[in-house]
Amino acid sequence: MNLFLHYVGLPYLLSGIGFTIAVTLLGLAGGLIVGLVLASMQLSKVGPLAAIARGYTVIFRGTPLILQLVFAYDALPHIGLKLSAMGAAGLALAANEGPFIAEILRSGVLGVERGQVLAAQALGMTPTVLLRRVIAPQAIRTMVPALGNESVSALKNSSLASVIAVDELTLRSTQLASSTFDFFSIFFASGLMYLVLTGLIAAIQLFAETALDLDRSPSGRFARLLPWRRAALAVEPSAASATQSVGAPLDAAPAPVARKAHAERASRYELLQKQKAAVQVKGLSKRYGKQTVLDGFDLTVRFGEVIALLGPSGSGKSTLLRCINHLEQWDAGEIRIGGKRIGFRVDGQPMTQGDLANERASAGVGMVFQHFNLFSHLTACENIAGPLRWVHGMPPADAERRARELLERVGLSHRADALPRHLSGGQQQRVAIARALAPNPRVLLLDEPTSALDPELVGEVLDVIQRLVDEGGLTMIISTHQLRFADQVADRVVFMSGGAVVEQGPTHEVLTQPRHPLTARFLSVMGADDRLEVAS
Ligand SMILES: Nc1ncnc2c1ncn2[C@@H]1O[C@H](COP(=O)(O)OP(=O)(O)OP(=O)(O)O)[C@@H](O)[C@H]1O
Repeated sequence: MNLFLHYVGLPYLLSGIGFTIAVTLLGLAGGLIVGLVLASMQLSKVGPLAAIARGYTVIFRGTPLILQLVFAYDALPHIGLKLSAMGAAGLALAANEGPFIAEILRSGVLGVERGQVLAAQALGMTPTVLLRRVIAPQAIRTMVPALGNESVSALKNSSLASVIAVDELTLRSTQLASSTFDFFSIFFASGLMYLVLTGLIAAIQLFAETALDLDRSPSGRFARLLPWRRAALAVEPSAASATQSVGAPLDAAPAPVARKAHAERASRYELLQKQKAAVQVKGLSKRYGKQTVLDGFDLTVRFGEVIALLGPSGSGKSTLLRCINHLEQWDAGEIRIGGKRIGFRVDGQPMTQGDLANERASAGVGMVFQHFNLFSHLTACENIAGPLRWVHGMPPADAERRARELLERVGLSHRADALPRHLSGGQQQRVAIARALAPNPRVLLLDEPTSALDPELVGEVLDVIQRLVDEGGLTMIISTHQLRFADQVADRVVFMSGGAVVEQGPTHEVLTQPRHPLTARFLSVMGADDRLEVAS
């Protein structure tokens, strides 16, 4: 025991720890750089880059570290690269750690829901903003345990540097043991030192996990250093609501909106047809592999018009809406928003992703998704205020005021600081609607906004949409299976089948007296007769 305590405090061994830490840090820092490069190459859509990264991964993950160390120390001098033992150890460890860290980074990035990426793009985020504000914060949180694990593994692997004479803890223990023959006490002491070091890594990991835990209060100095954390809110809710007149909360008093008389709606329909075109889709064709999803699709939507897009599952409704917002490339045809061809430069060439994002932000098209696609690391308020700041450059206090104003409009001011996972589906969709409305879009695309909801939650979302329709002024294209709702809110029904418009016309007329057999069959399957008041 005395000998063990003697070795634990022996400066010769203790200073070996310094070399162990130095090799580990070199390996991890270098590995992080190599990993970032490899992960970016694999995530890029450039085939040769991904193939090179995969080749590197196969080689460096598939050969023992000890061989890589010997190679770095003994073989590189033959090509004129002479490194110190420490340099060679750091290089070999970095080269070896790189592929493992790349896989951790890749799994973190790929783990972020695709829907959130789509929502961020629809909000006009550039790839850089998307990476910094949506992907990185969520990926980093999920990567911490795996990175902690990798750090422990790198620390233990650093002991192999002893084979190229790096004066680290294992080499010193071996040297000491071969001169004293007191193997047990020395290796027990050095084992304890490794345990303390790995324990330290575990403590750092625990601290990072706690600091990034979204369910904890965002207060504290460390939290403030993280730009992606839920920010402590700058303006008190009462102050915000006191300074703004926001109209009646939507679900505080869900007054039923009276259905307009059919005659009145018919004259509104006529009037709308004289308005300028808000959205023009001409000859749009879109294929996924061999499947043609949109087949020469034509549609003109007038300013202020509300369109209900109906059609059987798989008829291409969601694809059409994604194309209108240029979230999807198409094969032929043209889409214009407010007369402007979005996504193409003046010379007709497609824009870069960054330019396209900026154009999306300025085109005034908002989008609401079937699965809400809220950013899961941000509160309801931040989901709305964040994009206003990052995309539209709105000052934080104004963005937050606007977010709270919109949350009040959708009846959710009391849930402003809740994370999406603490909200019901209906509440999440109402936040998503508020988020889409925040930059004051002229056109709002709603992709089956209620189909992912439990039946008892559908009403609250439809109420919000109906209120928006009643307020007027917004051009809306709503893909929906809710026939009664479509009948109440839409000026025109567009019935799609096989990627083309089969029938369109004034809503009540199409829903109650369909002319095309496909429309009639669809309406019959959907139980339209039971749900709608038959035209007199
Ligand atoms: N990313 C994709 N890759 C391959 N096929 C796709 C993709 N997205 C959609 N599709 C296919 O395109 C067709 C149309 O899909 P879309 O989601 O647009 O239809 P939809 O009318 O909105 O259906 P639903 O009412 O069920 O949502 C479907 O057959 C679907 O499988």
